[in-house]
Amino acid sequence: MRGFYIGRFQPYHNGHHQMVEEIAAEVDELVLGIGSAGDSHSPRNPFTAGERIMMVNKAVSNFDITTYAVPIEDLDRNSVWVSHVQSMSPAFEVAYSNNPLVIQLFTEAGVEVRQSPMFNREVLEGTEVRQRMIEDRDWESLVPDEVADVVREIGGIERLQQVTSSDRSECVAGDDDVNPC
Ligand SMILES: Nc1ncnc2c1ncn2[C@@H]1O[C@H](COP(=O)(O)OP(=O)(O)OP(=O)(O)O)[C@@H](O)[C@H]1O
Ligand SMILES: NC(=O)c1ccc[n+]([C@@H]2O[C@H](COP(=O)(O)O)[C@@H](O)[C@H]2O)c1
Repeated sequence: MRGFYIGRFQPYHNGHHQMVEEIAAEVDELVLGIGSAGDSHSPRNPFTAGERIMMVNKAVSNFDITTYAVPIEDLDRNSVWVSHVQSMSPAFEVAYSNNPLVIQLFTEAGVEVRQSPMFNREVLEGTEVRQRMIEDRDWESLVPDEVADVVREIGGIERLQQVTSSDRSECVAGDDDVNPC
Protein backbone atom coordinates (compact mmCIF):
# COMPACT_ATOMS: atom_id res chain seq x y z
CA MET A 1 0.00 0.00 0.00
CA ARG A 2 1.16 3.54 -0.79
CA GLY A 3 0.46 6.50 1.51
CA PHE A 4 0.63 10.28 1.10
CA TYR A 5 1.75 12.80 3.73
CA ILE A 6 1.83 16.51 2.96
CA GLY A 7 3.40 19.33 4.92
CA ARG A 8 5.13 22.62 4.26
CA PHE A 9 8.18 21.22 6.08
CA GLN A 10 9.59 24.69 6.83
CA PRO A 11 11.75 23.01 8.02
CA TYR A 12 11.19 19.22 8.29
CA HIS A 13 11.45 18.62 12.07
CA ASN A 14 11.44 15.74 14.57
CA GLY A 15 7.61 15.80 14.85
CA HIS A 16 7.33 15.17 11.10
CA HIS A 17 10.09 12.56 11.39
CA GLN A 18 8.29 10.67 14.15
CA MET A 19 5.09 10.76 12.12
CA VAL A 20 6.91 9.31 9.08
CA GLU A 21 8.40 6.59 11.29
CA GLU A 22 4.91 5.56 12.42
CA ILE A 23 3.49 5.75 8.89
CA ALA A 24 6.37 3.55 7.67
CA ALA A 25 5.01 0.73 9.84
CA GLU A 26 1.68 0.86 7.99
CA VAL A 27 2.58 1.32 4.31
CA ASP A 28 5.15 -0.04 1.85
CA GLU A 29 5.69 3.25 0.05
CA LEU A 30 5.15 6.88 1.05
CA VAL A 31 4.75 10.04 -1.01
CA LEU A 32 5.95 13.12 0.85
CA GLY A 33 4.11 16.13 -0.56
CA ILE A 34 6.16 19.31 -0.29
CA GLY A 35 3.28 21.74 0.25
CA SER A 36 3.18 25.41 -0.79
CA ALA A 37 6.01 24.47 -3.15
CA GLY A 38 6.12 27.87 -4.84
CA ASP A 39 6.73 29.72 -1.59
CA SER A 40 10.19 30.60 -0.25
CA HIS A 41 12.17 33.51 1.17
CA SER A 42 9.48 34.63 3.59
CA PRO A 43 9.42 34.39 7.40
CA ARG A 44 6.81 31.59 7.36
CA ASN A 45 8.21 29.82 4.29
CA PRO A 46 11.95 30.49 4.15
CA PHE A 47 13.08 27.39 2.23
CA THR A 48 12.55 26.55 -1.44
CA ALA A 49 10.88 23.34 -2.60
CA GLY A 50 14.28 22.03 -3.75
CA GLU A 51 15.86 22.72 -0.37
CA ARG A 52 12.95 21.00 1.42
CA ILE A 53 13.30 17.99 -0.91
CA MET A 54 16.96 17.74 0.17
CA MET A 55 15.97 17.88 3.86
CA VAL A 56 13.26 15.24 3.52
CA ASN A 57 15.17 12.85 1.25
CA LYS A 58 18.27 12.84 3.44
CA ALA A 59 16.30 12.53 6.69
CA VAL A 60 14.15 9.57 5.59
CA SER A 61 16.99 7.67 3.90
CA ASN A 62 17.48 5.50 7.01
CA PHE A 63 13.87 4.30 7.05
CA ASP A 64 13.17 0.96 5.44
CA ILE A 65 10.55 2.30 3.04
CA THR A 66 10.43 3.67 -0.50
CA THR A 67 9.66 7.40 -0.49
CA TYR A 68 8.95 9.96 -3.21
CA ALA A 69 9.19 13.70 -2.50
CA VAL A 70 6.75 15.57 -4.75
CA PRO A 71 6.43 19.37 -4.77
CA ILE A 72 2.79 20.55 -4.68
CA GLU A 73 2.04 24.21 -5.41
CA ASP A 74 -0.94 25.91 -3.77
CA LEU A 75 -4.14 26.66 -5.69
CA ASP A 76 -6.68 29.42 -5.12
CA ARG A 77 -9.44 26.81 -5.39
CA ASN A 78 -9.76 24.36 -2.50
CA SER A 79 -12.53 22.44 -4.28
CA VAL A 80 -10.12 21.01 -6.87
CA TRP A 81 -7.02 20.74 -4.68
CA VAL A 82 -7.26 16.96 -4.18
CA SER A 83 -7.39 16.42 -7.97
CA HIS A 84 -4.38 18.71 -8.30
CA VAL A 85 -2.49 16.65 -5.69
CA GLN A 86 -3.46 13.39 -7.39
CA SER A 87 -2.31 14.73 -10.76
CA MET A 88 1.17 15.41 -9.36
CA SER A 89 1.69 12.35 -7.16
CA PRO A 90 2.16 8.63 -7.63
CA ALA A 91 -1.22 7.03 -6.89
CA PHE A 92 -1.93 6.51 -3.17
CA GLU A 93 -4.65 4.77 -1.15
CA VAL A 94 -4.41 6.62 2.17
CA ALA A 95 -3.56 10.19 3.16
CA TYR A 96 -1.98 11.11 6.50
CA SER A 97 -2.57 14.56 7.98
CA ASN A 98 -3.42 16.43 11.16
CA ASN A 99 -4.42 19.56 9.22
CA PRO A 100 -8.23 20.08 9.45
CA LEU A 101 -8.60 21.54 5.93
CA VAL A 102 -6.50 18.79 4.36
CA ILE A 103 -8.52 16.14 6.23
CA GLN A 104 -11.79 17.70 5.09
CA LEU A 105 -10.76 17.98 1.43
CA PHE A 106 -9.47 14.39 1.20
CA THR A 107 -12.48 13.00 3.06
CA GLU A 108 -14.95 14.82 0.78
CA ALA A 109 -13.05 13.44 -2.21
CA GLY A 110 -13.48 9.89 -0.86
CA VAL A 111 -9.83 9.36 0.13
CA GLU A 112 -9.21 7.58 3.43
CA VAL A 113 -7.45 9.87 5.92
CA ARG A 114 -5.49 8.76 8.97
CA GLN A 115 -4.44 11.15 11.72
CA SER A 116 -1.54 10.78 14.09
CA PRO A 117 -0.97 11.99 17.64
CA MET A 118 0.98 15.26 17.92
CA PHE A 119 4.48 14.52 19.21
CA ASN A 120 5.87 16.94 21.79
CA ARG A 121 4.01 19.77 20.06
CA GLU A 122 5.16 22.39 22.62
CA VAL A 123 8.48 22.50 20.78
CA LEU A 124 8.10 20.28 17.71
CA GLU A 125 6.44 22.93 15.58
CA GLY A 126 7.87 24.67 12.51
CA THR A 127 7.02 28.07 13.98
CA GLU A 128 9.07 27.32 17.13
CA VAL A 129 12.02 25.99 15.10
CA ARG A 130 12.05 29.13 12.92
CA GLN A 131 11.77 31.41 15.97
CA ARG A 132 14.79 29.72 17.53
CA MET A 133 16.71 30.11 14.26
CA ILE A 134 15.93 33.83 14.21
CA GLU A 135 17.01 34.26 17.85
CA ASP A 136 20.17 32.12 17.54
CA ARG A 137 18.80 29.66 20.14
CA ASP A 138 19.16 25.87 19.96
CA TRP A 139 17.12 24.67 16.95
CA GLU A 140 19.37 21.78 15.94
CA SER A 141 17.95 19.48 18.65
CA LEU A 142 14.46 19.83 17.12
CA VAL A 143 15.40 18.54 13.65
CA PRO A 144 17.13 15.41 12.29
CA ASP A 145 20.90 15.87 11.91
CA GLU A 146 20.59 15.65 8.12
CA VAL A 147 18.21 18.62 8.13
CA ALA A 148 20.58 20.70 10.26
CA ASP A 149 23.33 19.95 7.73
CA VAL A 150 21.15 21.12 4.82
CA VAL A 151 20.12 24.31 6.65
CA ARG A 152 23.79 25.12 7.25
CA GLU A 153 24.78 24.21 3.66
CA ILE A 154 22.23 26.64 2.16
CA GLY A 155 22.87 29.48 4.62
CA GLY A 156 19.36 29.04 5.94
CA ILE A 157 19.79 30.86 9.24
CA GLU A 158 21.19 33.98 7.58
CA ARG A 159 18.38 33.93 5.01
CA LEU A 160 15.66 33.58 7.60
CA GLN A 161 17.14 36.35 9.75
CA GLN A 162 17.39 38.57 6.67
CA VAL A 163 13.81 38.04 5.42
CA THR A 164 12.52 38.52 8.96
CA SER A 165 14.36 41.77 9.56
CA SER A 166 13.63 43.33 6.15
CA ASP A 167 10.58 45.55 5.75
CA ARG A 168 7.59 43.19 5.72
CA SER A 169 4.98 45.93 6.16
CA GLU A 170 3.50 45.21 2.73
CA CYS A 171 2.82 41.66 3.85
CA VAL A 172 -0.18 41.40 6.17
CA ALA A 173 -0.86 37.96 7.65
CA GLY A 174 -4.44 37.03 6.86
CA ASP A 175 -4.35 38.63 3.39
CA ASP A 176 -4.26 35.19 1.91
CA ASP A 177 -5.48 32.14 3.81
CA VAL A 178 -3.23 29.69 2.01
CA ASN A 179 -0.03 31.77 1.95
CA PRO A 180 0.16 34.25 4.79
CA CYS A 181 3.64 35.78 4.61
N1 LIG B 1 4.93 17.59 16.44
C1 LIG B 1 4.15 17.02 15.51
N2 LIG B 1 3.67 15.77 15.70
C2 LIG B 1 2.87 15.18 14.77
N3 LIG B 1 2.49 15.78 13.62
C3 LIG B 1 2.93 17.03 13.38
C4 LIG B 1 3.80 17.71 14.31
N4 LIG B 1 4.07 18.93 13.81
C5 LIG B 1 3.41 19.00 12.63
N5 LIG B 1 2.72 17.89 12.38
C6 LIG B 1 1.85 17.61 11.24
O1 LIG B 1 2.63 17.53 10.07
C7 LIG B 1 1.91 18.08 8.97
C8 LIG B 1 2.72 19.15 8.33
O2 LIG B 1 2.90 20.18 9.26
P1 LIG B 1 3.69 21.54 8.95
O3 LIG B 1 4.73 21.31 7.91
O4 LIG B 1 2.74 22.67 8.76
O5 LIG B 1 4.45 21.71 10.35
P2 LIG B 1 4.15 22.65 11.55
O6 LIG B 1 5.07 22.21 12.61
O7 LIG B 1 2.68 22.68 11.87
O8 LIG B 1 4.67 24.02 10.93
P3 LIG B 1 4.29 25.56 11.09
O9 LIG B 1 4.43 25.89 12.56
O10 LIG B 1 5.32 26.18 10.21
O11 LIG B 1 2.88 25.72 10.57
C9 LIG B 1 0.56 18.57 9.53
O12 LIG B 1 -0.40 17.56 9.33
C10 LIG B 1 0.88 18.77 10.97
O13 LIG B 1 -0.27 18.69 11.80
N1 LIG C 1 -6.00 25.20 -2.02
C1 LIG C 1 -4.79 24.80 -1.73
O1 LIG C 1 -3.82 25.11 -2.40
C2 LIG C 1 -4.54 23.97 -0.51
C3 LIG C 1 -5.56 23.38 0.21
C4 LIG C 1 -5.23 22.60 1.32
C5 LIG C 1 -3.88 22.45 1.69
N2 LIG C 1 -2.93 23.06 0.96
C6 LIG C 1 -1.52 22.95 1.31
O2 LIG C 1 -1.24 21.71 1.88
C7 LIG C 1 -0.18 21.88 2.81
C8 LIG C 1 -0.68 21.34 4.12
O3 LIG C 1 0.37 21.27 4.94
P1 LIG C 1 0.36 21.76 6.47
O4 LIG C 1 -0.40 20.72 7.20
O5 LIG C 1 1.79 21.83 6.75
O6 LIG C 1 -0.32 23.13 6.50
C9 LIG C 1 0.14 23.37 2.86
O7 LIG C 1 1.24 23.61 2.00
C10 LIG C 1 -1.12 24.00 2.32
O8 LIG C 1 -0.91 25.26 1.69
C11 LIG C 1 -3.23 23.79 -0.12
